Amino acid sequence: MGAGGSAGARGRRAREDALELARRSREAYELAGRFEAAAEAERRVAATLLSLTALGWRLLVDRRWPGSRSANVDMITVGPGGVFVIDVKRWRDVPRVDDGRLTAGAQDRDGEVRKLLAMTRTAEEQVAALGLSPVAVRPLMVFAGHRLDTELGRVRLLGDPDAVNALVAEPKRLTPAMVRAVTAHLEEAFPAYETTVLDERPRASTSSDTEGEALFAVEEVEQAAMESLLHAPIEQWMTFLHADQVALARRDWSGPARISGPAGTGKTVVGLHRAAHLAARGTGRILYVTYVNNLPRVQGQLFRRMAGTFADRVEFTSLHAWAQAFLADRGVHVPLKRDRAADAFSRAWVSVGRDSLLTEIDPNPGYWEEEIHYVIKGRGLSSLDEYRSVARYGRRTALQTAHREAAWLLYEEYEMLRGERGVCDFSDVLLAALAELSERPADPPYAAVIVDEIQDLTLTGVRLLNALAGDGPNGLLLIGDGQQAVYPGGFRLGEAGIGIKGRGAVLRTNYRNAAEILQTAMELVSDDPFDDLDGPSPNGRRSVDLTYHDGRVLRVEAADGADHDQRLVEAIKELADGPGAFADMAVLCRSLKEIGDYHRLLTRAGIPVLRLENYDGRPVDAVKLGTYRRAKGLEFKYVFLPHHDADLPASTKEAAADQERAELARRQLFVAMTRARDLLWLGSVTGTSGRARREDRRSR
Ligand SMILES: Nc1ncnc2c1ncn2[C@@H]1O[C@H](COP(=O)(O)OP(=O)(O)OP(=O)(O)O)[C@@H](O)[C@H]1O
Repeated sequence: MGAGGSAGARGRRAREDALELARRSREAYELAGRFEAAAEAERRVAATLLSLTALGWRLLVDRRWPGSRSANVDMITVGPGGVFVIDVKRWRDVPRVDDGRLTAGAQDRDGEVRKLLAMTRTAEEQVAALGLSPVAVRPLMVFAGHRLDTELGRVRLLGDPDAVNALVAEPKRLTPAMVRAVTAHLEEAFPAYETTVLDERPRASTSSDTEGEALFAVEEVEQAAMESLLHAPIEQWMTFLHADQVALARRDWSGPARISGPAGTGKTVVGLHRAAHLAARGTGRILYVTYVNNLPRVQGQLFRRMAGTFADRVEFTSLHAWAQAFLADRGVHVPLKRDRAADAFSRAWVSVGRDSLLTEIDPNPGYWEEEIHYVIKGRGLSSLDEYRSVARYGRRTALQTAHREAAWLLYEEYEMLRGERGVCDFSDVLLAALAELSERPADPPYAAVIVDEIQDLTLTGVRLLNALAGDGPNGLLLIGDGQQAVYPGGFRLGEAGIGIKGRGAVLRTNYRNAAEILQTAMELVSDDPFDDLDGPSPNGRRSVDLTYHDGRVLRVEAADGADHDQRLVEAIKELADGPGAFADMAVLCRSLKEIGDYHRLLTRAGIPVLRLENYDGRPVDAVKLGTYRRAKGLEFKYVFLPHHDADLPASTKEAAADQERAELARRQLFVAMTRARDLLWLGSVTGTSGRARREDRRSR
């Protein structure tokens, strides 16, 4: 249930708010009259905004603009909906927004927009020290005597009768304590003029020339109050960040930059705020890219709630979806057919792989398919000579020259069979997009490219994004964590021609996981080395600060599969203690086959299920179900991992390829575990059937 309770209660509350505002508006009008030199227009606007004090808003009037000798800021209002820097306009001509320009009576008024934006930036800088993100600070022009509600970039343009409705309708961002703290800070930063005395204590109302004339329509305000109550509450991180996070989101970088840090340390949060900051500063488009397909939908949804004003300026997409759309736009036909490409690989394996020396290293064709996609094509290698000497970052199994030659033969066979079928794989899409982009740059270019989960990209993918963003100031931001790599790629940024010297930042405070959950997850990978774009890390032990909150790890050791599944269903039902309770749960599995099994199991048990591929971040009262890989970047209050240990090897004395596979399996499990905020349910089968199942898996 959203803020505000039932529909009836919300309606009552909206009505009460509207009536209280109307009552206050009379007093406010009197009060605003004492504002020196108050022209009627300013008085009405001040009165309108002052009445909002009834709903927890504060108003600063006629303040000095720090850094300027004589300029003033008409008003700043701070309330549950955020901070608004206000310029009041008394224009006879009707203000118009046409083609991104503000005009009145055929006169260009863009200079005034620029000035208001500059004042807003000053306010942003001031409150950044408190951790308030720029997304909560907005420029607002109020036009006395006109009716208007529109936007010009990030500037909101409102007629004075529309101002109250618009502010009341804003989703709730700041608590009363935050409103007090931010107001106190701004009062100091934007000092009052000596001559301005505005006592905010309401006085008993006296007769006035506006007797009987309402400053706004009660019904409209009631409607606006209702709108605000219907918005999903704005989460704290969408408005307030740690001061280090705000600094990163606002930093000026002279070239490509990188943000890293262990799981749950707010990397994506900074990336989203950075996108909003860049959108506020410029007019160009911003591309926010990840590797996983459904994550862009979730991130786009979060961004719309956080900084809706810029939603149409930031494109959220997966790398492959972007590359396919780009090629289609350029008229380049790349027939992506995964199944037919996979079939070509199977045949290539049968003809030149399965009886070759590759099986000495790993008899599993999957290993070699990955070698082709992540190493050979993933790095855009074009000759055996290159492949002979290339460093295979991210792959721990050493290959002798003879093995490399055999792998290259397999690659050539695969390419021939794929070509015969006239189909392409994912790597071809990226290679074609890179070639196309090298011929002709993107038009219009992106002002900035932000890449999340960079550790999962191949070198070709990163080269593509670098070509798209260029190496100009604030152009390319790479966000990621090598410890969470769930694909066997690997590269150094230098290989992609990207230099980030002096432009790297590491986040260290985990905001997501309860301590016990994070500890359990960290223990799993603490001995595993990992590769982190600018160099290897000898083990997985990392220093992380915790923001302690309650939570637990629940280990369930079942006698057999049926017992295990029954206990899973019971645990889910036990936690589902009210409407909407399923929305915060996720069951994450190791394979698509397991997903099918658990979909059936949960549905039969009467538990609503939503597959992660259909999830866009909006609350749905259903348990989310997906693979570990699909859960990347997401988080849930309760996470259930059935048969979580079935892929983990019992012994550490394994061949190199097995060790590599085991490390990857641990990293994937680590990612799944760190999706849990409050409860991590770890299911395993310890009876003979469980062991048999594990052994069976290992022998495959
Ligand atoms: N300043 C903050 N205050 C409160 N909560 C925060 C803050 N920053 C981040 N969070 C919370 O931490 C969670 C994790 O953040 P985020 O998803 O950005 O981390 P991440 O480093 O990208 O994680 P991962 O690498 O595991 O995907 C967010 O969903 C948010 O709830």
